[in-house]
Amino acid sequence: MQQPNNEEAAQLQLNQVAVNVVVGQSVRPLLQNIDLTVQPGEFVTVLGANGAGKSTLFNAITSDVPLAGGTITLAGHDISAAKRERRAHLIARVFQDPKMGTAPRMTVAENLALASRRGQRLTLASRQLKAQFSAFEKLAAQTGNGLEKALNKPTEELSGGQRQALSLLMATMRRPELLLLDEHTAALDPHTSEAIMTLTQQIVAREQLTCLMITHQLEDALTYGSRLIVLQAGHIVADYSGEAKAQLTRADLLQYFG
Ligand SMILES: Nc1ncnc2c1ncn2[C@@H]1O[C@H](COP(=O)(O)OP(=O)(O)OP(=O)(O)O)[C@@H](O)[C@H]1O
Repeated sequence: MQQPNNEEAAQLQLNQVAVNVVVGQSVRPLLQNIDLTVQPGEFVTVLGANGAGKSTLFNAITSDVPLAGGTITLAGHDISAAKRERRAHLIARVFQDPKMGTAPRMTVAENLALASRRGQRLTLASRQLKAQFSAFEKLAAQTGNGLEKALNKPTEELSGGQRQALSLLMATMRRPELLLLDEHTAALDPHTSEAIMTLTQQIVAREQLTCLMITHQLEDALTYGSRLIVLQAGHIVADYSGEAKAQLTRADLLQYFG
């Protein structure tokens, strides 16, 4: 029987990806020889000390920094040389800062309406907004933090937790080929952070999303996701999945933060 081709089935494939930065007269490598194959529906937590290259890895995938070498394929498309807008169509990213994901002066409903039309002509006809309102109420109710009662509020009036929940809903309401979570709970208190992680887990599982999540919370890295990778000085130095990830402990992970 023919074996399935791992690379063909992959949702995300990084092949020998390199990113450099020019500092004065010298070229400094930020990412080196990154090979990473992520299958559809895999939820990968990304760990590493400050400056290890985690955000640069995300920036390389989203085309926010140019590649010095290598290729990136997403859902069968070679996106190595794709324009940023093209990648934005395929990839959703939630940042650490709750202010980054939403338009502050626009209401929650208006933000959701725009996200529902990502990649299409952006219009905000009040007729359309009304038609979507009850769907937005239902969507927002799943956050468990009262967002559904704030649909007519500008997002700048929301709490950090509500705003981050909204960012997550907006990032996923049109199913992305890849969801990037960039320390998306780091600015929240422990209770709110846990609630956002529970919501994240529910959405990723329900929509069977392929997801990479940067975190500094070892507990979250152990609890969530089906796979865990560790970056050190621009290299992937560890990759655990299945039983190996299930067996990991805090102490195992701490060794990477010497
Ligand atoms: N535009 C740039 N110019 C110079 N150095 C940069 C640039 N962008 C990133 N770096 C450096 O590259 C290294 C990796 O940065 P990166 O932000 O990817 O790390 P990180 O693992 O996400 O760190 P943190 O956990 O602190 O967010 C760091 O040493 C950083 O200072």
